[in-house]
Amino acid sequence: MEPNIKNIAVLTSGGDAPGMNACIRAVVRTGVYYGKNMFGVIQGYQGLINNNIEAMNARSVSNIIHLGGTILKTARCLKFKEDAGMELAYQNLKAKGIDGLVVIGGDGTFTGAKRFAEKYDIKVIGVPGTIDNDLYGSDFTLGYDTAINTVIEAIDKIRDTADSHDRLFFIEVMGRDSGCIALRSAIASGAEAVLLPERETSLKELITKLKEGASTKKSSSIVIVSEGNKYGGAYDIAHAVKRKFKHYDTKVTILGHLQRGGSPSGFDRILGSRLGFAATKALIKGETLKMAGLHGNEIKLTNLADALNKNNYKLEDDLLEMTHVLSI
Ligand SMILES: Nc1ncnc2c1ncn2[C@@H]1O[C@H](COP(=O)(O)OP(=O)(O)O)[C@@H](O)[C@H]1O
Ligand SMILES: O=P(O)(O)OC[C@H]1O[C@](O)(COP(=O)(O)O)[C@@H](O)[C@@H]1O
Ligand SMILES: [Mg+2]
Repeated sequence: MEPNIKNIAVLTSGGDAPGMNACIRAVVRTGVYYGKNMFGVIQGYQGLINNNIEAMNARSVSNIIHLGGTILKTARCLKFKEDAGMELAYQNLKAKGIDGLVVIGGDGTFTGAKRFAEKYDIKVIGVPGTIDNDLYGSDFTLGYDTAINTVIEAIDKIRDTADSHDRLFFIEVMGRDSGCIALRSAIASGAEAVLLPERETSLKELITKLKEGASTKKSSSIVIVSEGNKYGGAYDIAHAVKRKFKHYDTKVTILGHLQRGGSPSGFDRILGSRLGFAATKALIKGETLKMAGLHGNEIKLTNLADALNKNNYKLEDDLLEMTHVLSI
């Protein structure tokens, strides 16, 4: 290991995601193991600007691997988008001699990290932590697996009541511009249809699908609506369908922020630990402007620029086809 990086800070930014704590623990302990001074930034980029930066040691991260949320807190910080905010953040890091930063967050966090590391003499490595799974360079982002499991558990419960009453449910799930949670939870919960931001499914198509279901004696139906789809939220879709089919007993559930909470799955605890370990080792080696991600069962580095390129990322073709085939 090269001795050039001495002081490393870690922060969580954007929407919290289950597994962030496992990752913070891995970053801090890996840094300590290799003789580095470790710091935690409270409230993401806001904490950099406010100089809310605390020294951490191996005991600072005891008993957190199983906890959802983030012990470092997180924030959506508009000031960091401005040059003056970034400058303040840099001055605060410089004053503490911090020369390496691990940022755990999503696409917005990495957009900021890329600008920051290109402008200032700070090495930055990203860890993909977002339930949205909207980054290229990691098959799974941290928190995505737990969120899918949370959504599936909720939909299973709704299916019990939907079936008992012969009702049509529209269930809205998260994903700012990404249909990842919607697609996987649709497959795993046996939903009749799914509306995704990445794919044009016209309302006409949806109605035809529901009609077909009714004609083959489906008594209840579940439609998953990804929040970013172009026809609007679950209430809008339910309203449009109801206008065509007055006899349908339609109900709407917005799952909302419960999708972001909860104890991380085993998968996310292991992923968080692996990514935090790899990101810190990469930083110590002198890497910068990269993201640690999961490729198959290996952890690899991807340039932040590539991770952020939406054209690189795509939903799995077999899952998309299965939404039609397995829901007949
Ligand atoms: N263009 C940008 N320049 C600088 N910082 C940015 C930029 N875009 C986002 N950020 C920072 O990253 C934070 C997190 O981004 P956000 O999109 O809210 O969440 P996520 O990282 O989970 O996608 C923002 O609150 C802001 O501080
Ligand atoms: O919690 P907020 O600020 O209302 O944001 C909601 C958004 O955050 C998410 O839960 C997670 O997105 P990020 O990880 O990009 O922050 C999105 O699915 C959702 O659109
Ligand atoms: Mg995001």
